[in-house]
Amino acid sequence: MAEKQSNTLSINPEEDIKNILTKNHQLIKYLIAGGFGGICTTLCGHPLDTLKVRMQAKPRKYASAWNTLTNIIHTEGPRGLYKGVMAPLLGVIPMFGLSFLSFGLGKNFFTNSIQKNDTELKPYQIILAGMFSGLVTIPLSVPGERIKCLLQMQTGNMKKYSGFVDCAIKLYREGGIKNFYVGTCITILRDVPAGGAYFGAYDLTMRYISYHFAETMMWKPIIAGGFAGMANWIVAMPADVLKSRLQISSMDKYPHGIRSLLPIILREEGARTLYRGVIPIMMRAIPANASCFLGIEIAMKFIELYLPWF
Ligand SMILES: CC(=O)O[C@H](CC(=O)[O-])C[N+](C)(C)C
Repeated sequence: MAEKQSNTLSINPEEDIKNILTKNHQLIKYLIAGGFGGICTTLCGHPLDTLKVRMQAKPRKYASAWNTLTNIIHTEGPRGLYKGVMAPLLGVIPMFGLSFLSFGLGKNFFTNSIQKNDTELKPYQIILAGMFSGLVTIPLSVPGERIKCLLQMQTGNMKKYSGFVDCAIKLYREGGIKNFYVGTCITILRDVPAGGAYFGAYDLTMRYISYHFAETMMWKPIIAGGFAGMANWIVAMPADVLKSRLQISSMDKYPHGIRSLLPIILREEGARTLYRGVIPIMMRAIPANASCFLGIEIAMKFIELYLPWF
């Protein structure tokens, strides 16, 4: 993540070509390592994501994180916690790959020609690059989240969807492509600021740890990844609650999206609902993103050692 990259424009064309190739190789590394980081995130974080979605969507039935966990294990067995995991697992590779790739692109975009490497970037440039990444991933994240939320909410024997593909087919039959994009605005409101917080928190924590401790510490990405996850969700939570409610509903339930849903939530449940599920979210976000960034740093090192042509 904190690799050196050259952004200077030289008067030597050969050096310019070398710089462009270095940057492109760096982006490919981000793509591959980001995909691997996404797999680590999902395997580590999905059970707690299931708790979160249930608590957000059915607050009366699932009153606390512990109550939700024991309820799922008693009625559905431990596998219930991995319900809907295929959708995020299939989606997470391109999704996180694209997220980290577009973060790399955003850094190039928001960097001026004098800055030569990541450590010279100002925090606001990292935050802008993170926000850019949050926007670029929207076309992939909205349908993935829609399917994931619908599958996670299925309980009992009468299941409408047998799995990821079945859910996608039924959504398409019921409402066409538009049906996959229920909750697009609220996902933008969630992911753009959250992307800035996520990458900003990672970078600042890494800088702080690198400044105060030895350079080679393996636990650096674990700590910084945990902080990134927390920052992401502190910013994302209110929008995430609205997103979950919209995405488990049929297309016509909230015809004006957030504008239809938000007043109902505030009137019937109060503003506190917008931070419902914060405990399982944080319990998931810290280990999931710690493992994500550890996976990314390992993948980066692996690529450098064994695939040197990248
Ligand atoms: C919504 C989401 O997937 O957030 C990611 C962190 C997490 O806890 O899964 C961050 N990011 C989308 C930037 C990879």
